[in-house]
Order: sequence, then structure tokens, then C-alpha cells
Amino acid sequence: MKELPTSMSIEAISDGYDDGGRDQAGSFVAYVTRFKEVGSDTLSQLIQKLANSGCPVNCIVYDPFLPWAVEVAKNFGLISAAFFTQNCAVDNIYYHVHKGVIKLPPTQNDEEILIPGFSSTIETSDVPTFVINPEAERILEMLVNQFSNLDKVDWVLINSFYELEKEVIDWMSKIYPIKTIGPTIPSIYLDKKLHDDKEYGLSIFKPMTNECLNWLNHQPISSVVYVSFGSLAKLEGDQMEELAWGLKNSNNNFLWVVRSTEESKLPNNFLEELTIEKGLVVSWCPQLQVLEHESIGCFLTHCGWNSILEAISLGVPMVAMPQWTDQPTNAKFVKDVWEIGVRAKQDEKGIVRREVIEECIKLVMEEEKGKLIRENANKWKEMARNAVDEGGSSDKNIEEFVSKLVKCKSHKK
Ligand SMILES: O=c1ccn([C@@H]2O[C@H](COP(=O)(O)OP(=O)(O)O[C@H]3O[C@H](CO)[C@@H](O)[C@H](O)[C@H]3O)[C@@H](O)[C@H]2O)c(=O)[nH]1
Repeated sequence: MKELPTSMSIEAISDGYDDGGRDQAGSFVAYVTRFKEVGSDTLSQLIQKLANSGCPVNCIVYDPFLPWAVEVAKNFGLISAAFFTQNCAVDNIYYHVHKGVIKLPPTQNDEEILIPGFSSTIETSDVPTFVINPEAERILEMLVNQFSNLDKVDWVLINSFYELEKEVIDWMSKIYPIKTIGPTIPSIYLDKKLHDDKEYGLSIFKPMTNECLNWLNHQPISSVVYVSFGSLAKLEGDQMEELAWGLKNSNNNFLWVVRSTEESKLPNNFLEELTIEKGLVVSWCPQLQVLEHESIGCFLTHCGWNSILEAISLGVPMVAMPQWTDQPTNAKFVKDVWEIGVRAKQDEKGIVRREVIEECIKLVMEEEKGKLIRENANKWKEMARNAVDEGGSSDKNIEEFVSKLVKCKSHKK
């Protein structure tokens, strides 16, 4: 195999608020409008600069939150590819909001909605929260606008894999040139073809790697509950308290990521009374290394899409505790479609109680049903690996994408 470059160059474009930051915009609409204007200009300048430097661009892969990037690509005659970082099921729901097929907001009376692309109805509590919550109008607008000019793109890349979402991918592929290319996690955790590809190469917070791995090395096989709510979710104080006691009462050892901004919500004396044998609370961890560790028995997760793909790739069963955005939909698939986890249900006040958390953890870690979930998790792990391995569905899609770029490059010469 030809040696691949071990690094890539990064260049910046401007959102129009380089000096004062986004807060200067005053409103979300003002921010998005200026970003479109200045972003398009600065991206065009960058393309020009790279062309002059002898290293011309031939394709723009863009986040569909910035749909104007397609126009820039078209102006320069470049290939454009929208890269969706959420799964196809979630994208399909936003597509149908965009098309007006899902009427907003679905009311309590519409307990179940039938969405084209899904074989069965989906409960309103399973659709992304921005679709349900009328106060999130602006965010929903941005999510729905991902489709505003998607008919102009050459490719739609999705961080998922065909086998995982066959039905909805087949359905959406009739509308858009969809290529699933995931899971986009470092090779060493999947097909192991690229030995240097061990990490994403960036981390939002500093991971407490030694503390975590040393602690995990002292735990029995499949005995630890790993708990994380990703980089954004903020739990209510009550929820944090219920989670803390649920974990403690489950009698399983746990590794819990509590970001420093969340730490003050832990119950009084929780950290002081926690013995190191029982649990470790850290502000951030090397999640892939943790999920890969043989001591991990299950992952209590907020169901962010990256966390789910990582858990699938490493065969870790889940307790789903979705908070907002796409997470309820992801949780629905984890429990009912892929059958690789259970869902900890909220009560009427929106809180998951300690008894529920304890029960879910015990179910996955100790009960007969947990064994089945574990078997399914291993099955999906295999499928994820096959998808990115040579000749697998994602591998073929990437090959096809790259071969078109190469063709386009030789054409231009
Ligand atoms: O201690 C930790 C905790 C997390 N991670 C990593 O952080 C990422 C977290 O990503 P994700 O699980 O997707 O959660 P969020 O950071 O919350 O992601 C946001 O973006 C996702 C993709 O659009 C959505 O699916 C989520 O709902 C949304 O909250 C993953 O790669 C983890 O490996 C660590 O490295 N260390």
C-alpha cells in the first residue's frame, strides 16, 4: 500500500466575528447571515490562494449546517460533498420536516408518526427534541436547512454504515446520492489496517488517560459501568443526584465522566464518600481506549451519535439515557432496532429515577436478557468492522468517492 500522509494542513475561513466572537452578533439570525456572507468570501479566497500555490482544490466536503458552501463549490466548478455527522434515520426525519410531511409541532395526540423510509411508526418521544420543542425554532431551522440545496451536491456522505440503517438508506438513496462511509473512527479500533491511525487527533478537553487506564487495569473483566454524557449535555441537579445514587446502588464499579462545569451538581459528599475500589470520577477520559478495555461491561450513555458508533465498533452494550437533539432517536434504534441496549425511561417530570437506572444497569450487566444484548453487540461490532474493511460497504463507497476525485483531477490537467 502506498504510504499515506500522516498529517493534513488546516486553513481557516471566517464567520465574520474574528475579533469579538459569536456573542457580538446579537441574534442567531444575524450570526448565520453574516457567516454565510463572510464565509463564502473567505472560502472563495482560500480556494483561489490554493489554486495559485500549485495545490488546487478539486472537491469541497462541507458540513450541511453551512449549505452555502455548495454555491461556492459550483462557482469554482468543484465537486461538492455534504458530510452529515448524524445518522441517516435522524437526517430522514429532518428531511421530512423540510418537506412539510411532518407537521410541527407534533401534538400529544399524534402519539405515533409514520415517516416514509421507516417500516413502522415512531413515537413522538423518539423524534429529535428540536422537532418537538417549539422554542428551538432557530436550531430546527438550521437543521432543516441542511436540505435547502442538497439537490445540487455531487455526494452526500454519512457517518454510518449501510448494514446498520439499510432500510432508511435505501429510501433516501432514491432522492440523494448517498454514500455511507462510517464508522469514522481510527482504524486501530476497527480494521487495524493503518497502524498509525490510533486517535482522532483532537480532543475537546484534556483526558485523564493514566488515571483511567490504571484504574481499569485493576478491575475484573466486564465488571465496570462506563458513564458519559458527551461534550455538551447539562444534567439538572436532581438528575445528577438520581444518577449518582442509581450508580452506587447498582453495586457495580463505575467510571463516570463528569465535566468540570458539571461537578458542582454532584450530591454533597458524594466524591468524599466514594471509595476508589467502587468508582472513579474524571473530568474527561480517552473514550475509545476506555470502551476497548476488557474491564468495561456496559456504557451508560446520552446517545450522542459518535458515542454510539464507538460503542457499536467496540461491541459494548448500552444503557441509553438520551437528553436532547438526536439522542432520543438514537436511543430508540439502540433498544428496538439493533437491540444492543436498554433505555432508562424518564418519569412524568422528565427525570430518570435512581431505581430505573439501577434496574437497567443490572439488566445489562447481570441478567439473561443482558447476555442476548451482549451477543447482539458483538454481532454489530463484526458488521462495523466488515463495513470499513477491504471490500466492505463503507470501504467501497470511499473508494468510489476517491476514484471520482482522481478522475476529475486528471481531467483538469
Ligand atoms: O470523556 C470523554 C467523553 C467523550 N469523549 C469523546 O467525545 C465525543 C462525544 O461525541 P458524541 O457522543 O457525539 O456526543 P456530543 O459531544 O454530545 O455530540 C453532539 O454532536 C453529535 C453529532 O452531531 C450528536 O449526535 C450529539 O447528540 C450532540 O450532543 C466522542 O467521540 C467521545 O469519544 C471523550 O473522548 N472523552
